[in-house]
Amino acid sequence: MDPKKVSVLVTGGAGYIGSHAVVKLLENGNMVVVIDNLSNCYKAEDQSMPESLLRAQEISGKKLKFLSVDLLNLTALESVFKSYHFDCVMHFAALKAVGESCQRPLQYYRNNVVGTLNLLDVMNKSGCYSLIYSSSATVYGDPTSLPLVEGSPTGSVTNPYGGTKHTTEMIMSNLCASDDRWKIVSLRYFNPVGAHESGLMGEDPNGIPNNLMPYIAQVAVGKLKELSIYGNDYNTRDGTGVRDYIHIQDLADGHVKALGKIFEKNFNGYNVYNLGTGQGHTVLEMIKAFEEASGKVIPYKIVQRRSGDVAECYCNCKLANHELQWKAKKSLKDMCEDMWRWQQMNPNGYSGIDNNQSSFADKAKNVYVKKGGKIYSSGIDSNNSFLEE
Ligand SMILES: NC(=O)c1ccc[n+]([C@@H]2O[C@H](COP(=O)([O-])OP(=O)(O)OC[C@H]3O[C@@H](n4cnc5c(N)ncnc54)[C@H](O)[C@@H]3O)[C@@H](O)[C@H]2O)c1
Ligand SMILES: CC(=O)N[C@H]1[C@@H](OP(=O)(O)OP(=O)(O)OC[C@H]2O[C@@H](n3ccc(=O)[nH]c3=O)[C@H](O)[C@@H]2O)O[C@H](CO)[C@H](O)[C@@H]1O
Repeated sequence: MDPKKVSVLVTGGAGYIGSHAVVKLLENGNMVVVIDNLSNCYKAEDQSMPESLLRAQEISGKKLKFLSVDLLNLTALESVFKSYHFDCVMHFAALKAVGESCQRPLQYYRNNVVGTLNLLDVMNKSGCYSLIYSSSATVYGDPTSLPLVEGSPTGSVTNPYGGTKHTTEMIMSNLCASDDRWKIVSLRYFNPVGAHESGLMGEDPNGIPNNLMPYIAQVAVGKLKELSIYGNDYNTRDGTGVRDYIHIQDLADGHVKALGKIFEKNFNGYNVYNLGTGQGHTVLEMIKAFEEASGKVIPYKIVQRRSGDVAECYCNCKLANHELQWKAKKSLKDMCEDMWRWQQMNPNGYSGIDNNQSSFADKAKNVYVKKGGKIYSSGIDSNNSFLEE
């Protein structure tokens, strides 16, 4: 089957990673249906779909179908599969905040594990056996050796969120072993950052960000006062935590490559790939890179280690390089510049358009569309004015 012709159900497609993958799928020519329960994305009351997806349509010039469905609602999920035929599912929907998962483990296991079980059940009943899954470097727990390869030990996770990702991986692996019609790719993402280069799409965390890069971006734009660095006494080159940051656009490309792989004739069973750059960067290095990209100073203070954090985490992604013909192409500079463009144009995320606080986003939209999808200069100048040629 031609991977460009397959119809794809995208769960959680209104979120950060899913929405960027949706753009790539639409650009690839795929028919896309998105389901999302709107628990972590913005939708204006008078709009037919979340703002991220409206922008995905504008960027790609293609249409998608959106349905407000919760994976925990089995009846609603069944009716989606009765209404549409899917060749493949990309499963992004999950709760993902590590700290919150320690406070609400049952909610995390129910949403991420029961939600996935429901999805697999309904797929089974409707005869759709191909799935691309959003897994995480978190399944490796505290690494015993680096870089992490797909065969490195998993399961000694450091938090319940990691437990949900490891459990769902096990379920999928067991399922593939039980029935050879199933074809599943688990993509273990390292640390996705950055934004679509148009400045129209990016990460829009609810409330105060948990993750490093959105936090830094909000300090740079003046929404937050200073960054707290969680520990500078790790056994790393400058004492701060090391992670493998990967540009969201490279990550989204990895999904299109995985789709191609899953529809190869000889593909079968459960397959896992690390998606990262293979390079680790410390927190202090990330601050410096963002300062260079934005021209802003990021004030910070050192505080205690965050519980559940590991010192270092980066991967060997040669398996994805060889088997998916995929390689991360974008640099740390690209990650920071794209993220800064998104943050400046959308200081209040996707909801800014509601209260007129983000006229940049509307302008950017017009320019981007008018220019046929070409990136428009660097977006914003030092006076916070939109750059027009
Ligand atoms: N962002 C990261 O750092 C990271 C790293 C590794 C893996 N992942 C995984 O990638 C996936 C996507 O992450 P993201 O960063 O885009 O998160 P996100 O919160 O931006 O997107 C997830 C989307 O799923 C939806 N959702 C959640 N539970 C749902 C349910 N029960 N039914 C329907 N929709 C539901 C949310 O409303 C949201 O729009 C998740 O599975 C996450 O665990 C993320
Ligand atoms: C190793 C690991 O499990 N990684 C997972 C974890 O990301 P991480 O916990 O690795 O991502 P993060 O962005 O929260 O933290 C990155 C680095 O920045 C540090 N930091 C972060 C925020 C801050 O305000 N100050 C600060 O110093 C943190 O201690 C770490 O060293 O969760 C993500 C989802 O959310 C993904 O699932 C990742 O795969």
